[in-house]
Amino acid sequence: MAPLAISMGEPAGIGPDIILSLYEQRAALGLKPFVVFGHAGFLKERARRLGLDTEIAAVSPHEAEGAFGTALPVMDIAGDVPDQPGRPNGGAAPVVIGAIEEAVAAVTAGTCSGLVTAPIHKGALYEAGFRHPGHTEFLAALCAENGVEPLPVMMLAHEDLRTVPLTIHVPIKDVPGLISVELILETLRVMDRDLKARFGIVRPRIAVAGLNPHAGEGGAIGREEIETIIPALEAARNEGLDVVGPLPGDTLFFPRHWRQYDAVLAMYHDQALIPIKTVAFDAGVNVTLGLPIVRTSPDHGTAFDLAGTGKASTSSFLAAIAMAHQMTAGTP
Ligand SMILES: NC(=O)c1ccc[n+]([C@@H]2O[C@H](COP(=O)([O-])OP(=O)(O)OC[C@H]3O[C@@H](n4cnc5c(N)ncnc54)[C@H](O)[C@@H]3O)[C@@H](O)[C@H]2O)c1
Ligand SMILES: N[C@H](C(=O)O)[C@H](O)COP(=O)(O)O
Repeated sequence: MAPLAISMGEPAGIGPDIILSLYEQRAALGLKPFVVFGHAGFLKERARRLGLDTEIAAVSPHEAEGAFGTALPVMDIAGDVPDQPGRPNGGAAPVVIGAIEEAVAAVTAGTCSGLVTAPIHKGALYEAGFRHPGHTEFLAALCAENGVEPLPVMMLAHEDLRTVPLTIHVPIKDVPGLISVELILETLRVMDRDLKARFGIVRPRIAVAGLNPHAGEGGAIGREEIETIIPALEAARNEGLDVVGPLPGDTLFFPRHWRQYDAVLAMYHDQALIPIKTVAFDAGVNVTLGLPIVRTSPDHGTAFDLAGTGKASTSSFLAAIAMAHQMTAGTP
């Protein structure tokens, strides 16, 4: 099977530390070969800072498996990447972005099986002219066919708890205006399709949260439920989807409640991500549904306070690798 591609992420953050640490533990963890898309010289510097004697091999994805036993395979992206933990430098942005682009191209071409992304620092990339809110939307743009982008759907997952934010990296004041019947319906279709195809759930049962307190209390505390969410759910049921809601967001996430569902569609970023990061910050995985490729990521960010110290937990990243393998099982 082709190796997983791992994009290096923000060099000032903990992504490179975790990749190096996992590589050094590859035998104990039983890790299958992967290839890092990033800057080979920088990774050597960071390894040295962490007290690791990691060999780095600049290779193509085809050569990764052969190299993996003795050296960390790196698909080298040319550029200027200083080793400055905790201090992002916009000059590294072309390498950070190029690593993601090249990794997606390798997965699309079949030389890599799937993509695991290390965290990026969105602020540093925006300053360098990056125009996408995050990986999720950038990956959709990279996967466009004939100019048409798929709808990318962010899902955070830990064991049986899976949550999807309908709206993602947008100001909270814009959320009500972005909620539409079409967006809810298309997001539910993507969830239903990928929970079946990528997670083996025969008939996904999806709960949908309301936007307002108490899901609007019959219209007394907001009308988005009545005017938009309920019509979208009716349309989804007419297509045969098993959807329930809108349910009040505050009581949806106690275990006896969410365990009745295979996934929850929430209306905005924090409504979906707080439950996962509260119960499973160390093991949650961010997975993008709706793409023709498999992409997972740890649920945490760049953690500048820990970069270069060797103290970052590797467990969420490891869970992201495991999920990417599960999702790509059976592909050549
Ligand atoms: N997939 C991604 O690219 C991704 C995901 C989330 C956040 N981010 C970005 O990361 C940056 C920082 O975001 P933030 O501060 O909100 O979240 P963060 O996850 O980086 O940090 C939040 C807290 O959790 C701790 N933490 C994070 N990862 C840890 C680990 N592996 N082990 C131990 N402790 C850990 C940090 O030290 C910090 O105290 C932002 O620019 C954000 O956009 C990127
Ligand atoms: N919203 C995600 C989180 O907080 O975990 C994160 O920012 C990642 O987003 P992308 O995968 O789109 O970069």
